[in-house]
Amino acid sequence: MDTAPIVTIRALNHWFGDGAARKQALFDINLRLEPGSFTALVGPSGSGKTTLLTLIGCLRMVQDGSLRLLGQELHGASGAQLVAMRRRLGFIFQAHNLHESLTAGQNVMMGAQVDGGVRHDRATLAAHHLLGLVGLAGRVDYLPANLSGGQKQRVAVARALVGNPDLLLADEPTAALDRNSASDVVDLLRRIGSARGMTTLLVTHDTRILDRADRILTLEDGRIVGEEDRQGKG
Ligand SMILES: Nc1ncnc2c1ncn2[C@@H]1O[C@H](COP(=O)(O)OP(=O)(O)OP(=O)(O)O)[C@@H](O)[C@H]1O
Repeated sequence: MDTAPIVTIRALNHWFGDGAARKQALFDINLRLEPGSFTALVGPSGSGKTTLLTLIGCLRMVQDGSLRLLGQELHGASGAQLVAMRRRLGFIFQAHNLHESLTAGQNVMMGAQVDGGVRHDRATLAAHHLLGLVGLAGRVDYLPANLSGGQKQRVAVARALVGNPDLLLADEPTAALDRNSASDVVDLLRRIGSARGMTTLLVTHDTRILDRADRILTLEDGRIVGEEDRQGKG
């Protein structure tokens, strides 16, 4: 098994705005994510969590410092290279972002096709398999409007995982869920993630996720101010 870090960040800084409005959002971030690890990123509102997640997710250009993702340096990477790298990642956001006019199965297939460019029949099989894993085998043909909040978020989990990502990035994936649905989603992420050797980085305030994380990183005012290794405690 390849044991090279999935993400290695050195002396990363990031700014928003220009001229007098220019404001630094991240300061001297240094970080490694090892293969298969499950890391939670916490911190107050405005501390830079989403900025860091979107830089790692190739959704922003790296301005200063080094960010190596899956062996490739993102500082100086072209737009096309960032798009190619994004195909190797899975994303889950607080709002599930499902297409309302597509069924659960079709929504998950979007993940397979967009992320892997796989053939239609294989994408269908993969979508059905994933929906089974998240406990929605009987809901493949349902539209999102006919699913509960927890079920919709489980469809979003299936969609993020169907492309077999090397790295899963999630921004408050359980924030909109009730207690039971949130626990289900966390269990799923841990179980499927560890079965596949996937690396996971989540922004969260949810103690149910923090209890299960291998590692908790705390950001404050754009700096990493805390790092708790919880391996073996979860
Ligand atoms: N597109 C943007 N333009 C200008 N400033 C931004 C932009 N995005 C974020 N910022 C600023 O960068 C800082 C970090 O924001 P970020 O969204 O990363 O924080 P966060 O920790 O994710 O917050 P929250 O928990 O509220 O989502 C904040 O001061 C924010 O105002």
